Amino acid sequence: MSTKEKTTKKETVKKDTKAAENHMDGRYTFIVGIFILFFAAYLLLAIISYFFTWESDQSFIWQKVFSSSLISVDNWTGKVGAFFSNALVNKGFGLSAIGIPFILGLIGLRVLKFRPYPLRKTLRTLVLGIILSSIVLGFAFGEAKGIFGSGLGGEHGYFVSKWMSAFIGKLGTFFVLLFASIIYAISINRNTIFYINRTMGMVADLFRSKPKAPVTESFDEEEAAEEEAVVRNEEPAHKPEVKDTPIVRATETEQARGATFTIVRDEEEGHPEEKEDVNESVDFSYQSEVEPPFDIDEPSEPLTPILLDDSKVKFMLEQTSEEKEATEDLINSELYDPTLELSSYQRPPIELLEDYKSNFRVTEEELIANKEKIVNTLANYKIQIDSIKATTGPTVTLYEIVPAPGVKISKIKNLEDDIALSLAALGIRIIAPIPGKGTIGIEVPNQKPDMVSMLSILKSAKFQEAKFDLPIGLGKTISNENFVVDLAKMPHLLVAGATGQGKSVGLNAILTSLLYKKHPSELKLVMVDPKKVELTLYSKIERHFLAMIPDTDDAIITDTQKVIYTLNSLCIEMDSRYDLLKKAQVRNIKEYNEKFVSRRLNPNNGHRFLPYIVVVIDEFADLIMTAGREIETPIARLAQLARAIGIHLVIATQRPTTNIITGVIKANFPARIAFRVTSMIDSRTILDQPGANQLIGRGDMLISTGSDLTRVQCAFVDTPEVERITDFIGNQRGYSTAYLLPEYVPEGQGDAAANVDLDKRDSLFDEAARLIVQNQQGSTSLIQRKFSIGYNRAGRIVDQLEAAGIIGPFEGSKARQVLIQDELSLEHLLNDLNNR
Ligand SMILES: Nc1ncnc2c1ncn2[C@@H]1O[C@H](COP(=O)(O)OP(=O)(O)OP(=O)(O)O)[C@@H](O)[C@H]1O
Repeated sequence: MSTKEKTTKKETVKKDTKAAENHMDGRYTFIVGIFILFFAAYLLLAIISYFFTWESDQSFIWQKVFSSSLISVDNWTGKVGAFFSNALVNKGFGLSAIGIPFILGLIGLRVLKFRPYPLRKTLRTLVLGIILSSIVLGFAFGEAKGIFGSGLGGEHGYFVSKWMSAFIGKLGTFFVLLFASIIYAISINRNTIFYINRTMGMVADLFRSKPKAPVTESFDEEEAAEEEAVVRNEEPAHKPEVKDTPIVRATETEQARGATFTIVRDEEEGHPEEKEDVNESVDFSYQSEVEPPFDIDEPSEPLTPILLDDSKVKFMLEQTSEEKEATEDLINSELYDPTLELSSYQRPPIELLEDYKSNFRVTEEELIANKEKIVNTLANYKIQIDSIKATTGPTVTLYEIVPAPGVKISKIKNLEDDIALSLAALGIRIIAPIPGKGTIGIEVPNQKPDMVSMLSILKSAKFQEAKFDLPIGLGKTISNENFVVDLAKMPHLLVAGATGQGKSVGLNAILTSLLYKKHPSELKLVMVDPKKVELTLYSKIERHFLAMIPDTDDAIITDTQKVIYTLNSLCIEMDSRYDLLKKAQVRNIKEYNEKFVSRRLNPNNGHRFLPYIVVVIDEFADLIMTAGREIETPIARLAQLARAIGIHLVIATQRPTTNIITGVIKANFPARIAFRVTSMIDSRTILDQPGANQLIGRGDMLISTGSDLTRVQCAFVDTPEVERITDFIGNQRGYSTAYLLPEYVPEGQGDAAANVDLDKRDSLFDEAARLIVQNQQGSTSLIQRKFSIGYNRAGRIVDQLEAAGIIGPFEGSKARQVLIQDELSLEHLLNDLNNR
């Protein structure tokens, strides 16, 4: 056999042995892991059993137990289990010893390469918990020959608490232990502070003067009076004119006014006499979230017809049920769920928001008057209607008309101006027909609009329980439903409206929703504010939530040139995210992050957790006017492609004209919000239909999501509220810088390496070169991460590496090519450089 063949054979044998060793290594760790897990389970059973059998197993002399087969133990896990549990519970930590098997279990899982929890943090928490709770139990219930042999805290708890009491007295020990317990609880869950504050508040309340007893009696009286009224009204002698009505009720107020309309309960709806009524008169109903002006026995009943005697028009009440509010626990658990990257981060508490309580209510007089006007106007044009139903929203009431058979819809639609004139109100909108319903809608503004507070939206169960990726609470619909949508699904948003109609408040509502729901590690905001005033408040959260391009002073971008750079940088980020998705073989950011979180993607291969990026541009018109295509092109690219990789755009403009909202932009923004605009043409530009010109302003808006058009009253969030939220976030520990987007080098300016002086190399140059060659990856972020240095320094090193011929030139979204293939050649090159 030739020497060459011999060597190859030897190498093959070596390789095989190594492979076998590796294989054995894997088997070995598996066996060890399983053993630890089984032992943990055994120990857990032994300890649990000890809690029940300790008394009978107490009296043994342990040496004899093992040597004599005559002695038997009661513990379910036999002598060994009894021995261990006695050592851990009685001689050790008492009740708290139950934590020890869990520690072992965690270690076992780690050996098996499962990582259900962060090992070090959980171990620290468990060990400290065991020690502390054992002392607390020892202090409270420890006694020699007590339960478990030496009390609930075991010998450890008993003796340590005794020693402490001898040192600082019982009272001192009590306070020290209380203090330690509070610190421990806070370190586990920051909500503890909130609960402590709340408890103290409740205790303080107890000492405050008690409020006057609630006026239940008067309420009862009122109810009794109403009950009486019912009885009275049922007697034909009192109300001969409504004899035909099955059950008639009236509230005190109605009686006082001498109002004659009444409520008929649902059961009576099928009554034959009532059916006759329907034929003769127009059926009218109204839907309200506000307290109804008349008494209703079962508010959950959807429809309660009311008879108006004078006009013989039947009136029905549709009660919209109050939207469910999330329980306090839910709110808090949702709001305070810090993630590991910035584990101390606390989400802003809901209390920072103002509770705008308004007393404006739509009166029934207003509703009936409007109904009369609508019916009369239509009657003037010989349009017969079957019924009208009213639904009161915060600012607008929707009157839904069911036209009589044979009435042309277009006929009603054409009367828009006439109805508006007869109602003497601005902002009337006719929806003919209402999609999905066989009715025609007439939206009439309320005389006194109600304000929708951001607080009411954010604390609603709908928002708190929303499982959306980027939930935004925008306001309330006409039927008082909270309008919460997922920005990630929209996937971009165009906001337009004339000046002063509520755009900035709308943007603040979007941003506030996101800040309330997201952790800084999950969301980054790019803020563009050419007006320089609207978004400045958010600069306080720069190191938590903002993203910017390297070498910028201010994370809120006001300069057009910087906007162009940032948008292009976002395109680079988009391309690199697509590369990462491709490498990870996933289709979108959600799957990618799930895979990354479950540690199935290696950070050394460039993988990283991808936060959502929301780009907010407050005045888009200014940018398009000054930079035109330079702005439009990257925006269109991002809008077309960025959805899957978690970049979403929210663009606002007060000039909704076709030269600003171009066809390209429009085509890529299916979701649009229109606040009030001045002309129908503007409305068509934004929504492709009229309507926005008929809004009443102050947050009244139309939201179009492709096919649907919804009228929503925007939630109001005032500047001081935003300030409180940004202060709250800004005052917490943040990242060292804002999230850095990739560097964008405009064409023709990418020759930074040409100006590099290789005699003034960075002290980390050699190390960085070795890192790049070893990994065969020319990335600035790799250098940044490995050496924990800032982006600027890493960027300078990369320029030097390029000048030295170790890596290739900048190639946009791709990583630079590594020109040196092996470490030996690199060492030669470094030697040459050092000996120059
Ligand atoms: N949702 C709302 N509820 C109640 N009032 C509102 C609402 N939105 C806006 N307003 C009122 O309208 C005023 C103007 O709103 P905002 O500043 O948002 O308008 P804008 O469209 O951003 O104006 P500009 O384009 O000039 O900045 C607010 O100060 C507030 O009084």
